[in-house]
Amino acid sequence: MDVGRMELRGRPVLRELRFSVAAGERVVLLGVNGCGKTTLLKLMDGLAFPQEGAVRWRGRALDAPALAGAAFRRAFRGEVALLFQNVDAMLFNPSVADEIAFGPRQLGVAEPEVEARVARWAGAFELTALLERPPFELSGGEKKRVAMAALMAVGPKVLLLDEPTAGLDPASAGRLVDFLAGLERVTVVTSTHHLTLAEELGTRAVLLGPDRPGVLFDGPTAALLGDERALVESGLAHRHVHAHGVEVHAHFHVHDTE
Ligand SMILES: Nc1ncnc2c1ncn2[C@@H]1O[C@H](COP(=O)(O)OP(=O)(O)OP(=O)(O)O)[C@@H](O)[C@H]1O
Repeated sequence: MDVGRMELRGRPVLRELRFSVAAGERVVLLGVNGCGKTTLLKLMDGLAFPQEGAVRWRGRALDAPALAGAAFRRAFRGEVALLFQNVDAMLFNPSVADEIAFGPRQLGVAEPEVEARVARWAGAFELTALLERPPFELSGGEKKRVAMAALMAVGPKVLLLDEPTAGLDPASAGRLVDFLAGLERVTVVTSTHHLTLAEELGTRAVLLGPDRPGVLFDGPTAALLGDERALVESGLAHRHVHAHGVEVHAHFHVHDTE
């Protein structure tokens, strides 16, 4: 993507942002609240478009005219799936089973195969006992698992995950991280502001700054975690200064709370 300028309601959100993701990469997208992670994932999912610049998918412009074409839209939506930060925005079917079946049905998958996918992904995300329940009455963590199962049922090659572990208990977050780590031949771009999960979520880290344009860091996640300057500049870590009597010392501190 090559985004010169992205505004929402006249407010600049992203500027001078250039990077690309290769097939099979695991990228963790990091930055403080409001730095533009969600907006970036929406750009990559063709749900928003920059005022200046372009987003490309397989070398083709991902813009409104391209997505208006049925063949392109079908190919793109069949390959690229976005997990919304607020999963309530994704769940609208009367039952969990219908929710998981929705994507494959939209893509014209035959009914016996739809049913097989529902069973497979309900099993993978421990939803089998919940298949007849309406999604809106589930817990936050259960809803997130339903949304993940619904995405996986489409058989995406690219997963865009917006804070997938937010609101999950530690065991559920761990199971999701393990699930993602076990996926083969899937490109995964995951946003988080949890540095403790960054290395598990992506071997490559892309760090957005709080208000300066461009990418503050793009490289191996392990290298970012050792780059105190970039972490402090991004706002994901800061220096505490303490006075103990006459002695003053500063130490590096990573923010990692929900
Ligand atoms: N629909 C909108 N209209 C106007 N401004 C918006 C809109 N959506 C987002 N913004 C603004 O764009 C900026 C980036 O928002 P975005 O949701 O992409 O950040 P984020 O990095 O995902 O934050 P968080 O970690 O809090 O989820 C914020 O300042 C936000 O207020």
